[in-house]
Amino acid sequence: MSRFQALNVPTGRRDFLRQATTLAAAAALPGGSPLWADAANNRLGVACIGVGGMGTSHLTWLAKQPDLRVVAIADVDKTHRQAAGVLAPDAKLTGDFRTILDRDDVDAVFIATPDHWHALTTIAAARAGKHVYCEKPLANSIGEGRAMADAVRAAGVVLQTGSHERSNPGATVAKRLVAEGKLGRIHTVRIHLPNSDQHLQQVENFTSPPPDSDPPAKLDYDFWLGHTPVAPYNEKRAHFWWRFHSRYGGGEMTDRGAHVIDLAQMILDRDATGPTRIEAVGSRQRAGFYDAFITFRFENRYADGLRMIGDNSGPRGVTLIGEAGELFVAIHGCQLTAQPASLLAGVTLPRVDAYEIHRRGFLEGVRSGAPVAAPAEAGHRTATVCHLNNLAMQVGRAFDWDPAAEQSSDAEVNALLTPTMRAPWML
Ligand SMILES: NC(=O)C1=CN([C@@H]2O[C@H](COP(=O)(O)OP(=O)(O)OC[C@H]3O[C@@H](n4cnc5c(N)ncnc54)[C@H](OP(=O)(O)O)[C@@H]3O)[C@@H](O)[C@H]2O)C=CC1
Ligand SMILES: O=C1CO[C@H](CO)[C@@H](O)[C@@H]1O
Repeated sequence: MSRFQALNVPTGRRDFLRQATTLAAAAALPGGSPLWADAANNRLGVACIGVGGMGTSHLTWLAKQPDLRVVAIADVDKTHRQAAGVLAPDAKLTGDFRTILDRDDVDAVFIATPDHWHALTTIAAARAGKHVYCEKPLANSIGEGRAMADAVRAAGVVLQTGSHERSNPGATVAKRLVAEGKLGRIHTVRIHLPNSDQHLQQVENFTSPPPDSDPPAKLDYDFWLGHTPVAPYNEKRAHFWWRFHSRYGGGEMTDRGAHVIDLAQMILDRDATGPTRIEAVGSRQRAGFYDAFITFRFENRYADGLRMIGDNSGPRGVTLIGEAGELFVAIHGCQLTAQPASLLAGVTLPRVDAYEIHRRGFLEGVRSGAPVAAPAEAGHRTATVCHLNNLAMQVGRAFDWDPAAEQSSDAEVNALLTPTMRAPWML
């Protein structure tokens, strides 16, 4: 069976699953009876797709939760699959995520593949009626993000983007202070994405890549490449380092931009929209092996005049600058600093595990239909800002952007919004 065929769940089953999903949300209301697979034991059936670094973190947590069962795990890398199987011994292990989506005991999937796989896995899962927790950045391109948000809406499933910083109390407090007008009118937001971390320094100062080689026998490398062009295997192209190759990720702009820009979008109520003017300049790594932008400076303007200015200065986080004060929200953890400090009088932030709150928020959304912190549209809009800045650097000029039509004034940019996919994969 071709991969394309397998991605299309027959319409009849899709309709049934969509109805079932909608009913599940309704039936989970007080007095109703839920419709998830293991309803008798009140346990959700969960599957993990991609169990490398972040996927293992999700799985470790999921495997300890009494109200769910990890029933399946998909990873193209047998080494990772096997290690994951130790954490969830009852889970069925597979190299092909599509076989998970056929299973009736899977209610929800946690996707933590490299970014170039987020769209195809999410869309296939949504069409199969599965709820989706998908890691940030939601999509690896603007076109993929739009297709994901549309597929999730059409299927009536819940999607939580893995922008867990939103689930920190500091983010909620920042949003409240802004909404109450404590900072006055916010005219500027500064995005700080320093490149001082060890892995970023390694990328920046890389001189000679290891030679290409045959892929390890335990890795289905063609599946790993998925819809992207055929490229020789190199250990610094896959396994974590993919985020600095533009076919698979977007560099720090999308990697941690998807946290910091996300906080700005959330706090300033931009979850359904984006900037209208994009300017960005940057430089790539000297040796040329990694093609993501390493240093950058950008300025985005929103329709109401708000300026979002970003660069590699630290510490990592977002500064909201208003006529009556400034508020800095640091990631990771959303600690707050204000000028004047009195803006934070009476504010105490509890220590929390934001990952846990974010995952729980998703599971609650599945069970009760309650809104999640980072729904598909919000995840897509944040990723869009990141991608627009990368695109401005790529084409080497500023352009206008229409956030409603999701089109640019620049024809070259429009041509780059969605990647051409290698057959048989397609959106
Ligand atoms: N919210 C957060 O704080 C964090 C989020 N992330 C996000 O999580 C995602 C994963 O990142 P990270 O864990 O660092 O990456 P890794 O490369 O460590 O893990 C990705 C895993 O997915 C596997 N994989 C690749 N393609 C497929 C496929 N089609 N189906 C199933 N498995 C596949 C990889 O195999 P192989 O190992 O052979 O490449 C690997 O096991 C990214 O989107 C990243 O942005 C990451 C870190 C923290
Ligand atoms: O927050 C995070 C920690 O660092 C990782 C590697 O850059 C990111 O992918 C992740 O989002």
